[in-house]
Amino acid sequence: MSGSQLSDAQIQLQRAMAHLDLPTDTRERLKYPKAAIRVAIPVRMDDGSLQIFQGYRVRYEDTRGPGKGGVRYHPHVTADEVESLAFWMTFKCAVMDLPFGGAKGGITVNPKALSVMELERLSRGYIDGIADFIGPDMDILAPDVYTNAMIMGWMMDQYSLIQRRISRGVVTGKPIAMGGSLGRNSATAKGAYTVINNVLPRYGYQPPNTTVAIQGFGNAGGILAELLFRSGYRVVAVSDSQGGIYAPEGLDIPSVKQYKETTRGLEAVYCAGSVCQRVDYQRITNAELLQLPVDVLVPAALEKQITQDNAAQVQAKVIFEVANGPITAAADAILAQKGIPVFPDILVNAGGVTVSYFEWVQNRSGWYWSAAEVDQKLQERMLRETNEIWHIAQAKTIPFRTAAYVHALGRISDAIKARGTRDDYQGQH
Ligand SMILES: NC(=O)C1=CN([C@@H]2O[C@H](COP(=O)(O)OP(=O)(O)OC[C@H]3O[C@@H](n4cnc5c(N)ncnc54)[C@H](O)[C@@H]3O)[C@@H](O)[C@H]2O)C=CC1
Ligand SMILES: O=C(O)CCC(=O)C(=O)O
Repeated sequence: MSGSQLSDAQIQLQRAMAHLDLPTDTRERLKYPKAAIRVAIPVRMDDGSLQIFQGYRVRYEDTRGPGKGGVRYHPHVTADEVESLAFWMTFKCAVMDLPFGGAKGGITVNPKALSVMELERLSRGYIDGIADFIGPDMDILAPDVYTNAMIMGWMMDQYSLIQRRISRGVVTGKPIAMGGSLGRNSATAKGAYTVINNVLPRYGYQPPNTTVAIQGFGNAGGILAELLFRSGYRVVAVSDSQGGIYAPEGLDIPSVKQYKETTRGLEAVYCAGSVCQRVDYQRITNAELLQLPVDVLVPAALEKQITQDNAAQVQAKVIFEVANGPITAAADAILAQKGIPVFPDILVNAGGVTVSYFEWVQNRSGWYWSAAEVDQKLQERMLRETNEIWHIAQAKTIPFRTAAYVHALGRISDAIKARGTRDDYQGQH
């Protein structure tokens, strides 16, 4: 892929714009991120040395409401990556009809190399750097790759210290004891599960006969693997950053998870109580996982996994994007030629930000919901927007990704138009 990740992402938008008669104002506003901040974060390391880390926060578009999006800690985080993630958040929030614009943040760091105390100083330092740029009515943070509830708790606490008042609504995905919502931890996976389980029967797939490969075994991919396994799907392959495991007869996902949680290693095991035994399997690379002969492929790790270099080798029958941006624009075209439907990130992984919205609402009202209430509201919204996108795709004979952007663009454009566009001023000076 040549060019930036953001310009590649914008090709997805242009494909949708071709199906809409949009005002020039809307097209122009969506070309560039609205605001971006880059901060150098000084962190006193445990050995007494000082290290400076680069942190970013980008707000792409906020006509529909405050910016919303996660914070990523990863050694490969760049300004371009954060911009494209903020771009996708803009359309994801609109797909789900949440009163938010899109934002994202990140720090270029390998968090696995830091002690817990260093991680806390880094997280608090990040908030010190971006405090004027965020807020419950301006830009609201959340977890993403290699960040979690503990880190969100530090961030909320640091922001509250700076403001000299408790400000729960500035961060979602917090620990429950600090105002987090029940159900946020599993929300991304549950939302994806709802879409997958709703869509697959439309293609004639039923759980016991359906094989699934999942790339990424973290908050999103790991919990989704378990939900699919418990519903009877045959999850035959999973992977983490070190590579994957493949067992054509199916993996016992709760055992694989238990083993990974205790040893950090990904192995095909069957556990009875605390005793785990290896079962037959093949060790595969992440690249091999993407080319397995499975019914369903779920990229749930990072961007740019399926590109023009490997898209032709994909054998899956249906793809659900749980990661943000795992398929490049060129690969999308190849998959479409092969007749492989792709259900896009801005729908499939939107359960996380949807429950983040529920958390923000609960923080602002001070009225906390039961887990069952959160799950039910999440499921209703996921099904409603999945059906809308399905119908747009059928009516216009366009791919599901394009349909999702068409759906989101309608809502964003309405908000932009409501503020007055050039057409309103025609003939007036
Ligand atoms: N956590 C959330 O609420 C949401 C996450 N997402 C997206 O889902 C994806 C995964 O995020 P989380 O599960 O939250 O992160 P996580 O930090 O919980 O897990 C990441 C997983 O990806 C694996 N991984 C890292 N590098 C890899 C590589 N090069 N190849 C294969 N696997 C690799 C890690 O080993 C780990 O299993 C990301 O694209 C994220 O933006 C999207 C919406 C919400
Ligand atoms: O929960 C949120 O606010 C956003 C999660 C996120 O970063 C994402 O959906 O990619």
